[in-house]
Amino acid sequence: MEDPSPRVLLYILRRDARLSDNPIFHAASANLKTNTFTKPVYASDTHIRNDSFISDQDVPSFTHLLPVYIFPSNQVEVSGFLPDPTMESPYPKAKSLVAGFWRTGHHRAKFMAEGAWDLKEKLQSLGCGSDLQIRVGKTSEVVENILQWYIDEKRAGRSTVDVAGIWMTADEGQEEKDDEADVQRIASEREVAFKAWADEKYYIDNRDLPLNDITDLPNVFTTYRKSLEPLRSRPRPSIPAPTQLPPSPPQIPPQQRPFEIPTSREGLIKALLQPLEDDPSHNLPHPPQWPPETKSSHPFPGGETAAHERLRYLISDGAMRTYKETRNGMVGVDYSTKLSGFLAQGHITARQIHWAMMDFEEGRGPGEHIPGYGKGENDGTAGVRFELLWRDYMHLCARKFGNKMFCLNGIQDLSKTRKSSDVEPDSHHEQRPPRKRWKGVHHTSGLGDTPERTREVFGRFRSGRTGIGLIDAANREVFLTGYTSNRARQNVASFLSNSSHLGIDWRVGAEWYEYLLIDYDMASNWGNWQYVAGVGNDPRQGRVFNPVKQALDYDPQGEYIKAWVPELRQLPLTKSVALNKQEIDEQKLMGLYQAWRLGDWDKDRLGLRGVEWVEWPLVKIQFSISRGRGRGGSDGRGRGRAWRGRSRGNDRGKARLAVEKQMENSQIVDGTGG
Ligand SMILES: Cc1cc2nc3c(=O)[nH]c(=O)nc-3n(C[C@H](O)[C@H](O)[C@H](O)COP(=O)(O)OP(=O)(O)OC[C@H]3O[C@@H](n4cnc5c(N)ncnc54)[C@H](O)[C@@H]3O)c2cc1C
Repeated sequence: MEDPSPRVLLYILRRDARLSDNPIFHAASANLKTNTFTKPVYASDTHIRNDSFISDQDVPSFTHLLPVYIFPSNQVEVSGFLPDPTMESPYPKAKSLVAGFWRTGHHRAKFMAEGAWDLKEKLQSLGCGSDLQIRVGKTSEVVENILQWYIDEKRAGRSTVDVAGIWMTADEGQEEKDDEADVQRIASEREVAFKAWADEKYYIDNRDLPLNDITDLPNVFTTYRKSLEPLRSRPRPSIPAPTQLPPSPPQIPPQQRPFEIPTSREGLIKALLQPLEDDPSHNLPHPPQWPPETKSSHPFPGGETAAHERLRYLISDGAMRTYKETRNGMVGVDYSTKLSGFLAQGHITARQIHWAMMDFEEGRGPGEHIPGYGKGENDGTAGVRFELLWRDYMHLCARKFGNKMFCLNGIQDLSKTRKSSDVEPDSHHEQRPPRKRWKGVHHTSGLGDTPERTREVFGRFRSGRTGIGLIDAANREVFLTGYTSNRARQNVASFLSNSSHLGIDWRVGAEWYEYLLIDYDMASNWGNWQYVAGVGNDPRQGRVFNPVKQALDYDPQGEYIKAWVPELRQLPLTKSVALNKQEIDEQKLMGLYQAWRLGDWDKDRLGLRGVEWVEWPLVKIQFSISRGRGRGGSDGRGRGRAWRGRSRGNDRGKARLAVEKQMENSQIVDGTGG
């Protein structure tokens, strides 16, 4: 009997670039094995779920699988894929709406490329003829081109291939949802089956949410969390990686012209980075430079393989167990998991992290030499679960509040109706607090600011030259590595947006982070920026981080600031108080936290006399430590010290940029995620 014509299932990949715990690959593999689909079976004593959980009516009959990973041209600049640099891209530049930054910078572009390539190699290594195709362009156009190419080839008698169906994983972002709707329309016009699968990379599966409707989501995280405790019992089993998949079709449509897809991982990275290299300094007169001997806290390549290596290491080296004590750290690789980038790109799922921790807790797998092995949940693993739920919650908020809250369309909607610097606050609460105003990079906010001056200040902020040590270290670190700790992010976001400090439109900060972060994730980034800027669903509106007090609590030896602000490295922070007895010199420490407080002798010695960020900081925070009043940091590290603080702007000695308010009256707090 003659072989039937090839029937292709097209799988469009976006933020689900992994083979394991991937329902779509799993279903494609199950189809290959049995040609039938079974209802879910959950074995209570195992985390391996061997089911497809879809009904056979959902599954078109197919003989081949064509997985296609797309770099979407609205989010990732794709002009580097043009064969000739003099050619024009048919797409607008992938730049942000408010400040015009590239939307995906080199740190994340590389990480994404590594992730896609890792999956490509994984598929090839199955040895069943499977492979990943990489494409660039507008998602719906890529899909349309593939469908049309098969139709044209068949009409011309060069192929017998039919496309039987299109599957993709749904996403929360408005742009992604628009793409899904477009792909669905294109599929239906050609009578091709379409299915958007639920995204399963979260801690708690959509099907298990304690909500009848997303509008029932509590506006306060703690309320949501309490409704789900104990968190450890919540995740569904993960799905094993398939060992066999249907092969790629005999003919594969090429990348639509004018673009060309490189044939190596290095070529792919080069094409993604090339357009970004036109202006690596971002018009900054003093872009951050890599400090000698400082190492990145996030040295990991992208991809499922690296994600699972990192997870195994965290368990077997004990870092997962000590997470609760170290999570507020800022220096080194292991104070926190560094799994966020992998999670954001779908290289790993939250429930895979949960099950790896569960194995440790129940005495299976790696980590047998680590205290707590086989002894149930510990503070560290509970802490990680807590944070993974924050991530879920940010996504659910994005779903609940949609355009109004996070997405770029939301910004567009808002900017149509009012000035970009004048954003509606707190759309969550029925009783609205007074409108907030921010200094804009294009318009004056009416607070006596000018956009030119705001841009200049924002430039110094981005360069790590504000004069506030913690903020400068964090901004240099994120610029150079694409990563900075949660503690640093909270301080930076508060410093930029809060009227007690720079008071600049928080959205330009969120866009700058979108550009830089390896782990950028729409809901987590925009949600956290809003939260810190006081326009999200934080029940304690108006919290302000005092970056000097925060440095005292979380960088008490100045290790972090010295790592990223090398100009201050030679500042001695200890003094002799008795024979062979040294103690921290608090005056010098204050000079490290704000270099304007250094004495002339130190400034001269460090070569900092006349340096802008030392002599003319953007903000001066009046802050002193006195002993014995017992008002320490939240983790007890500052115990025994009391602080008094007030910050004052210093616009080269003229207009004040910020801070009329006594910092003592502000809430200095831990912020999101704990
Ligand atoms: C202004 C600002 C912007 C941020 N932007 C992003 C972003 O674009 N992408 C992103 O993943 N996180 C973002 N975060 C949250 C948090 O800072 C990072 O998730 C965390 O620093 C990543 O490092 P880690 O993986 O070592 O985290 P860990 O401390 O090890 O936490 C484990 C995981 O929990 C999740 N998580 C932890 N804290 C949060 C949080 N506050 N919100 C949401 N998820 C959390 C992450 O997935 C993380 O990988 C932002 C926070 C702030 C204050």
